[in-house]
Amino acid sequence: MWFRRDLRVQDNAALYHALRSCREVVCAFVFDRAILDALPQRDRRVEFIQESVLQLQAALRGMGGDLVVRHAVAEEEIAPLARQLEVQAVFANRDDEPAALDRDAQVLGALANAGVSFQTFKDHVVFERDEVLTQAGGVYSVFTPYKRAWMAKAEDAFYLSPYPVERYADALIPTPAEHRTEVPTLAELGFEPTNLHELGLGGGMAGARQLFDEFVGRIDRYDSTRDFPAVRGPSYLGVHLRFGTLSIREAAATAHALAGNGSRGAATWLGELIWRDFYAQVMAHRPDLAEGKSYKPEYDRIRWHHGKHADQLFAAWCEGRTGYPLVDAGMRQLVQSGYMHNRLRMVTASFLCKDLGLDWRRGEAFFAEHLNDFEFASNNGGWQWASSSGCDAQPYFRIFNPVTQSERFDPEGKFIRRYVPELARLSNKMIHAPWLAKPVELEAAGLRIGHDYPAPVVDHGEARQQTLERYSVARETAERAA
Ligand SMILES: Cc1cc2nc3c(=O)[nH]c(=O)nc-3n(C[C@H](O)[C@H](O)[C@H](O)COP(=O)(O)OP(=O)(O)OC[C@H]3O[C@@H](n4cnc5c(N)ncnc54)[C@H](O)[C@@H]3O)c2cc1C
Repeated sequence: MWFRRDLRVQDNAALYHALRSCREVVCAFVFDRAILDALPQRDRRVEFIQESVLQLQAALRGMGGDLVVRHAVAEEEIAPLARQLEVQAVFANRDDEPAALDRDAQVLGALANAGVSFQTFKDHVVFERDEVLTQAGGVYSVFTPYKRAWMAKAEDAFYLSPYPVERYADALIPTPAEHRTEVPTLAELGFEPTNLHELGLGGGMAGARQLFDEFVGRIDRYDSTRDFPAVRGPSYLGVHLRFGTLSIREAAATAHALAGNGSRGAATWLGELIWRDFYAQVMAHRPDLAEGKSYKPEYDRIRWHHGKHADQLFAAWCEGRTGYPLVDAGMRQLVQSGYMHNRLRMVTASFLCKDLGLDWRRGEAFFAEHLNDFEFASNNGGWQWASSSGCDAQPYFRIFNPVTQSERFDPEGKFIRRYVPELARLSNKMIHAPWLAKPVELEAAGLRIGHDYPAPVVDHGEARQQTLERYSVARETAERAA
């Protein structure tokens, strides 16, 4: 059993199938150099994974098994390891991200040459690939009918039922002595500790359980609280779903049952989990998205800002110094914690492409580098939604106003004060647009615009006009070409 983005024993599809169909099962995990070597020395995700793998190994040992842990290029490691362990088959859960599919194709070939079969299973989503199609057999590109079809299919209790791994745990065997390994420390992996623990983000199955139980206690309020970044409304479970320390089936089954009992919060949360499946199936059918293509090709004609000034605007966005407090607070939250509230992901993404006129792919890459819960499909889907180039995206003429978003979703400026402390003494009214404050108010707040906090890098009204023109030109050119 080769663990990848499924770092748990409970309700693990591939582990269940391995245990059920094989007399003896050895487990393995590879810290993949092909991924890790490109990362900066401090990366919260690596620390999260290391902690999760430690827990996984302890759990498997507690069940009579073990976990062989290697630090190598997975593509080169799995087939030789399979040969050394003299196994007949390798079991793993599917990973449909394009880079992972390439890796698995290589592994499949190498295993086949060694006479070993490679068996993969769905585990990361509730419904994958072609499981939810339109009546005509097409791929859904609009969320609402997709969700309806998803819900109808989920009526079959099988899809949300857990895999009873424990029932077959007898097949787990300890690693043969010559292959027994301990989990490398962060330092041995070439990484340094981050602020993961200060943030209170516990890794592994234990971290997932604690967070999930805490969230279920407040899930009924999810629909009314989820949009306010200063409120503990969302689940913060994205990172656990990303690395499989929480089962998506368990999350969806819990929400499905509570929604069935009338919880509006649970119904809304289930809808978000369905968005995750939706984007995953979009990605599975459009691998070209991973090459940077727009979902709607006409949007690839947009002429984004380039050059020195554009680079300066991009740096201001990344560093949270655009002069728009809610945007800056969101960007600082991302860099300081690896998390960004969903509302702010939408606001900051919209600001990048529709206020700064910068290519959404720059923002997508920045998020990919910093988000603990980075998922290619959801990140790409979110960015293409914001830039209007995606499926079921925000219409191009809908442009978030960063000030009114701030007034609406952080009315008392609580979230802004947490991440942009230089504005803390401004009144609740002025904190959303400090450049409009009277000199006397600024003085009372101890604030000099352009000195303690930047003036807005762009004027929203002007930027809005330019964006409408930029998008119309691209659309017209595409229409003429058609
Ligand atoms: C520009 C942009 C980029 C994004 N990048 C990512 C990403 O890399 N990884 C990621 O998991 N989500 C991404 N999202 C979606 C969403 O913002 C996050 O899933 C959510 O904020 C994670 O926090 P949470 O776990 O507290 O979410 P909750 O609100 O508690 O939602 C529960 C779970 O549902 C799923 N989910 C929620 N909203 C969405 C959505 N719109 N699309 C897909 N899945 C969703 C996630 O798995 C999330 O953990 C992005 C959204 C935007 C607008």
